[in-house]
Amino acid sequence: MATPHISAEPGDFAPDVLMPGDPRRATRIAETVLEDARLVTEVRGVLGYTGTFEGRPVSVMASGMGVPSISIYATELYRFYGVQRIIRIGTAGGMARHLELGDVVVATAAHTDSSVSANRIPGGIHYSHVPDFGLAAAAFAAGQATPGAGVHAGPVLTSDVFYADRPHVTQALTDHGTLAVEMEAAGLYAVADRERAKALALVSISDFTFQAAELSAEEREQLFDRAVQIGLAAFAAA
Ligand SMILES: O=P(O)(O)O[C@H]1O[C@H](CO)[C@@H](O)[C@H]1O
Ligand SMILES: O=c1cc[nH]c(=O)[nH]1
Repeated sequence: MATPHISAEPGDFAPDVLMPGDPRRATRIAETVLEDARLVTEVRGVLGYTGTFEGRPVSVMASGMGVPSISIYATELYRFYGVQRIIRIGTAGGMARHLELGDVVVATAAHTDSSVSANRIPGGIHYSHVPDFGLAAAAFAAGQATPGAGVHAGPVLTSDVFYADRPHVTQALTDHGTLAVEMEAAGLYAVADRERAKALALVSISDFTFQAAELSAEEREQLFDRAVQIGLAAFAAA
């Protein structure tokens, strides 16, 4: 029973799904972290695999970029494939000045300029996009127990605009404690609420909104691997 965007059969996905943005990262996780991973969907090149990690079934599937894209894939996974928990593993631009490159942010809330939740919930409501508390707490604890860069818990901005030129918006959000900017967490959290399912976004700081900074390709992979390990530990503990 394929959906419009996923070609897998019922039972092909594990209840727990790691969701990077980039399909190549999904392949890398499947090949280097999971055991016995097999490709279960590749519609539009958005690759999904299912294997095991330390004996537990786990799937990994890309989300693409932006709230509409992750909303489609998350809805279809929760609604039609029995998926119960999705952890987004992504990158984000650091907004708070105490963050360092490679730090991991457990997104305990996601503010957004996306119209998707406003379209879902009429009446001028400013919807609160929040993760599953158990997953967030487990990820934060796992991050603190994992050697390496810092782990922070706090709000992110999920923006529809990558090339934004609005320093006053960034400043106001930073003044109100926002840690980082990315493009999917709020969409994932709203879909999880609607589908009575669980979700979390774990983002690694790859650059900053307030200064130039570069990571080598190798450093990007290493920081990304750390977030993957934290996500897998959260699945096991929560
Ligand atoms: O690294 P990923 O997970 O793709 O996340 C970030 O990178 C993309 C923008 O370059 C957006 O999808 C943003 O959320
Ligand atoms: O969405 C994103 C991701 C990384 N860095 C940014 O500035 N924005």
